[in-house]
Amino acid sequence: MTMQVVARDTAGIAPETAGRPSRPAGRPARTYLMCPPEHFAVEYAINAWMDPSTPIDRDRAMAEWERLRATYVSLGHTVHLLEPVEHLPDMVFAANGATVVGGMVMGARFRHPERHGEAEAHRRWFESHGYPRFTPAVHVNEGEGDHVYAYRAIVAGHGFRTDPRAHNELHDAFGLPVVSVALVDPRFYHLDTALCVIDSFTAAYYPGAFDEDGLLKLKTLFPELIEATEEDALAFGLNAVSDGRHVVVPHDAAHLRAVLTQRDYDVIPVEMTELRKAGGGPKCCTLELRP
Ligand SMILES: CN(C)C(=N)NCCC[C@H](N)C(=O)O
Repeated sequence: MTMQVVARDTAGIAPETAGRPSRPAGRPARTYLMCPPEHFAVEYAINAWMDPSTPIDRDRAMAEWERLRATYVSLGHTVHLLEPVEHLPDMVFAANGATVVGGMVMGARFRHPERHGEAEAHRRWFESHGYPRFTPAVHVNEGEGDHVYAYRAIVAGHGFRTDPRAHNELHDAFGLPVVSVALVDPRFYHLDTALCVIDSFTAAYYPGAFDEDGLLKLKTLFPELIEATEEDALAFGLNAVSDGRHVVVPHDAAHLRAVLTQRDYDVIPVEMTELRKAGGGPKCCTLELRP
């Protein structure tokens, strides 16, 4: 079988800056899928943040998650809920369960056995909610954890979780250019801990998470790149959620919040103290269902 050649560089998707408005047109109303942290726990360690001996406060996790959900609703977004499954303590990180673009879904396949069951729960949800175009994954991919939608393309991370061979599947599923970038720092094991698309020509990123090749690709793809500090990145500041106008950002990412505010975005700080103990932030809890 011939391997499909995927757009692994940014040729042909260079930024279109000529004649752009001062702020790209917003597409504020979004639809998200979230899963309440009913069974949330840190029972195993599959990333550098997790330590099963650290106590977690599940009530606080639920309250923080609920505030995040209510924030989206107050901004006019729609939030659908995925039923949590017992013994899947990381299921609250709904963004890892699929990738959805143009009403089409690419399923996830998790690297670690502890999370394998989540892929099937997501598949069932899409099957029963009117998404007939579902592509099951062949190689490991952890959904939007490693697939960052960037309007003209999808930036796809590899190095810790997603198998780079899955990037071909991603291209086949959506017909969009896929820009592969390697992640090099285990603290930022998913792409959405190190790169956040703010609007159609702006992204924020933490340079230390990427190799030279990846940095070059990001600089080519985004007309405006905001550099986050290591402190921002460690506070999961890049695990933010933007609708192009409002940006929901972890409170502790003070520098990033200030830069975004200066650039006139409506910055909404959120606390995610408990979910951070499992290595997650607001974006991880939020799977975008792009129509
Ligand atoms: C922003 N991040 C990292 C995510 N997209 N997902 C969080 C997954 C956390 C889970 N304990 C794990 O290690 O898989």
